[in-house]
Amino acid sequence: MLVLVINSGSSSIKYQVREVTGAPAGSAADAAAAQVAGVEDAILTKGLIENIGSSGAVADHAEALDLLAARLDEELNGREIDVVGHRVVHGGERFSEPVLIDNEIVRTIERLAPLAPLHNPAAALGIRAIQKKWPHLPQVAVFDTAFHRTLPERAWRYAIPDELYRLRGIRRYGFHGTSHDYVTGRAAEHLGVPREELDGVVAHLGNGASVTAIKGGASVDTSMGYTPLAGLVMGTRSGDVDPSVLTALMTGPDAYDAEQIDRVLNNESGLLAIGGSNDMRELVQRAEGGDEKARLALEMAAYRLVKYIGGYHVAVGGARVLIFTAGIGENSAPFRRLVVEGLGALGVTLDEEANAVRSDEIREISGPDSAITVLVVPTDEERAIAEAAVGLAGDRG
Ligand SMILES: Nc1ncnc2c1ncn2[C@@H]1O[C@H](COP(=O)(O)OP(=O)(O)O)[C@@H](O)[C@H]1O
Ligand SMILES: CC(=O)OP(=O)(O)O
Ligand SMILES: [Mg+2]
Repeated sequence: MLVLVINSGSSSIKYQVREVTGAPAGSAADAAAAQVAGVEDAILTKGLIENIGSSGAVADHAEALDLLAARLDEELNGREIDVVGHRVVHGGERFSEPVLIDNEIVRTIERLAPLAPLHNPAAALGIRAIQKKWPHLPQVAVFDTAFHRTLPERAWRYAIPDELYRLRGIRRYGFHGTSHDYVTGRAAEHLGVPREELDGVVAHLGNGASVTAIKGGASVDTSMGYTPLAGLVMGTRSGDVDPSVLTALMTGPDAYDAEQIDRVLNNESGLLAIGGSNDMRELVQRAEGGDEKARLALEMAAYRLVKYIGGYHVAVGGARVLIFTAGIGENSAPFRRLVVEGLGALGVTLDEEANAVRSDEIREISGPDSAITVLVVPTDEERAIAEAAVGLAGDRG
């Protein structure tokens, strides 16, 4: 089957067309397991459409879809798409599995937009644009939040009045679940242990970054919360701050409004605010050249992550594996070294040579004496989405 995988951002659409043969089951976890069961999956084409929106070169998501259709006509030599799989960031409490999209599902995704203002509206626009253009094509939504539906209540609750949860849905949801799920499956395979017996910690370090505690192969805690702003120091997001900082900003002279606060914390903070760049390569280069701001930004990001890893090590009753993934986790040996150096108290050691190797393969970077195995596992959210889409579209008959 040919699957079009779409990851809609507010001003861009990342896409891939993948050919999936074999019969993966529906969930992303099953998709990871399906690799062992001989599901073939190849990328036929991929690309990016940028500058979508009122001020950009492409007017809106409908026009972006026209552009995409024209490219696919050229790139697929007349072969037709069978199913579309979408990455949807926020699925609220409702979705613990990928779903086949109908009108009611799109409305639910739209209703959740205030909880993921950078992500959900774009996904809904993409889905609607495809419904209009190719009304017969089945579409599947795969949610970033779904994998974290196994969080115990002590982890997903905030210690605030109950009605804020009941009436307004204010709780921890967690994100990047498709990636945390996928690399957990790959790590279990690599280590030769049943997934249900794997306890560990996954650090997904991309533009957005989150860390997840894995117990018995399932998510039991995660650093992002109500929205993808919480937790680690990210490219442009602050991660955890004392909420009183917001009330301080909202009051007194030069008070900020909600939109300004949102912009400061989501777009103008993190590595960018401290180090003057959100590009890990540039920061490392500048820190090595003696730039104090860049050095501090790296130290802060690594320190925050190390504290989470220590906490989650305890939360899972002793992690046997630590997994690095996504843009920074897969590619930045200097940042991984900084993190592992901070984990000395846990008896984690690094194999410097293995850490320096550049590769697209899963690999072990811990020293032979390390108390916890450290792996670099390339993530592939698109693959997990494609296989979930085929699973569901196949079920539909
Ligand atoms: N070769 C590399 N070395 C170090 N960092 C890298 C490298 N390639 C990408 N990155 C970093 O990865 C991050 C982007 O990660 P990615 O997973 O692609 O993010 P997203 O999917 O959220 O856009 C950026 O901070 C970028 O600097
Ligand atoms: C949920 C989230 O933060 O996604 P991204 O890292 O793609 O921004
Ligand atoms: Mg990403």
